[in-house]
Formats: sequence, C-alpha cells, structure tokens
Amino acid sequence: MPAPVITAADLTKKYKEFAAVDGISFEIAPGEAFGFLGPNGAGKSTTMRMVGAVSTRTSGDLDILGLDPNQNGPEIRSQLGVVPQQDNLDMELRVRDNLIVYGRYFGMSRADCARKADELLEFAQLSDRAKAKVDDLSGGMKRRLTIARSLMNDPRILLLDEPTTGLDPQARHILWDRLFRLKEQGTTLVLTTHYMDEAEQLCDRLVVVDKGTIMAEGSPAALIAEYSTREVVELRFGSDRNAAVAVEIEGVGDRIEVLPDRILIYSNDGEAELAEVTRRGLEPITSLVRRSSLEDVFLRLTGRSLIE
Ligand SMILES: Nc1ncnc2c1ncn2[C@@H]1O[C@H](COP(=O)(O)OP(=O)(O)OP(=O)(O)O)[C@@H](O)[C@H]1O
Repeated sequence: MPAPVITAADLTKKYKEFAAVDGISFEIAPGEAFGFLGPNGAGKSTTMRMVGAVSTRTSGDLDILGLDPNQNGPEIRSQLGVVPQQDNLDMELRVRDNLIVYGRYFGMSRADCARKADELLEFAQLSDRAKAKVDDLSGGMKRRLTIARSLMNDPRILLLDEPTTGLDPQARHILWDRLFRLKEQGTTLVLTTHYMDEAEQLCDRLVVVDKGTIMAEGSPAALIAEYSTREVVELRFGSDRNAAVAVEIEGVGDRIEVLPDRILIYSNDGEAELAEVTRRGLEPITSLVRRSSLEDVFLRLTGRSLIE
C-alpha cells in the first residue's frame, strides 16, 4: 500500500461549543477518488477547508502530503487545487486571463502560464471561449473554468466542494467526464457531494457523513451490499394513505421504510414483493422496482432521506 496523501485522526472543528466536525478519521491514498457524502450542514465544507489548509482544526491530527497544515499552510496549498462550492472567478477578466493571473500568483513565468492556460482551456472544452467574458459563460462552463484554474499549478490533490450543485444533467455529465480524465491521469480527487449518483459515479471510496461524524466508509458497491438489499420497491399511494398501507404490508420484504411521499420495501427480489403487495389487494398509484443506491444506505444509517 502506498503511503496515504491525506490522513486525519480524530479531526475536530468547533465553532464555540458546536462541533461542526466531530472527531472524524480517514485516509486517502494517492490517485484515489475519495468522497464525503452527506446532507447540507453535515460538516463537509468545514472538513474541506481544513484539508485545504485555510482553516485550522480545533483538535486531532491532520497530515497532508507529509505536512501539518497548522505549520506548513503555504507549502501544502501550493500542491493543492481547490474548487470551492461557489465559483469565485474574476469577473473583470476574460476567460483565459483568469487562468494566466492565477498561474502568475503561483509564481509561474508568463510563457509557462500561456502554455498551461491553452492546454487547460482545451481540457475544459473552453478553447473557443478563451476571450469571452466570464459573465457570458453558462453555469457548467464557469464550473469547468474554475476546475481548469485549479489545475494551473499541477496539483497533486484536487479538492472539489460540491462540484456539480446547481448544474443541469447535461452539464453535470460533461463535468464528470472531465473529472474521470483527471482520475485516469493519476490526480487524487477529494470531493464532497450530497448527490448519491455523483458519489456512485466518481468515488472509489467514500465516507457517509452526518452531523459532523462518519457513519460508514467503503466503496459505493460495498456500502450498498452492507447496508441495503439488492433491490427496492418504491410505492406511492398518496401520503394520506401511507400509514394505513404500512400496516397492511407488514412482513413484506426484508424491511419497510415509510417516507412522507413513498413507501420503500427492501428485498433481494423486488418483483416478488410487488406481486405480494398486489396479492394483498393494494393498488399503488405508481410502483417501481429499482436497484439499491447510496440513498438507501443513507436512509438506513440515519433514518432520514438524503434528498431534502
Ligand atoms: N463559521 C462558522 N461559524 C459557526 N458555525 C458554522 C460556521 N461554518 C459552518 N458552521 C456550521 O457547521 C455545520 C457544518 O457546516 P458545513 O458548511 O461544513 O456543512 P456542509 O456539509 O458543507 O453543508 P453545505 O453543503 O450546506 O455547505 C453547519 O451546522 C454550519 O451551520
């Protein structure tokens, strides 16, 4: 096993008495795509700020590339690429100039900046927008430009806080494709997300976080195998009937979850459970048998849905 690029042990961040991050431990291997999956307020951004060496920890240990961010912030930051939750591009500058100015900030020569900017515009599929105003870019393009900018200093680790929040499905897929390429090239990706599909698509390994603590850790497939069944039956009866229906389907499947808008039956054979529901004389408005996802893992671990 190669040495981890990031190691956190009992990492804690408190704001006054409130622990936004409450004693989490994890290791991230070089070249890995590692995710923090959790709802808003789980402590993901707070963790990312500590890993990005821009916020100090209250207690615990944190090692990034063999260095302590409390002691070696600038040295660590020079080896990281950071994509914050909100794009913070320079609106005054044109697209390509955003990259050049950022490179200069890292002490790169003008020639190196120009070469690297062109290479990254190509990578981000923005070459034809090089001279455009940032304001004229779509949300997905701005996100890709922010990623391109974060790569100017050839970072060993790329930190992405909610990389596709607010983007439409097509823009998300283009972005995922770019992130796959970075992963193929060996960049370590550390990302936060509250989208289970994003975590399933991108992460080799992830931790499920809630209220500042880690609830579970593993690959998406391993987490689903450990905390859910192979299939799930989703039934909608209309919310006013959910409680009554829940009584009538008692004992069907391995486990039943009654949510405000749906009833979920967990089972390795969804079709058989759906047939049993029908046999009991129940007629859902809609029914669907699907594969288990990380959403089901989160529900099992916290009793709450990840989708608010
Ligand atoms: N500077 C601060 N002062 C006080 N409380 C804070 C501060 N920053 C974050 N918090 C609180 O810490 C908790 C975790 O916030 P954090 O932003 O890390 O969550 P998150 O998982 O990234 O969620 P989001 O996706 O909404 O950013 C929240 O309850 C938040 O209100």
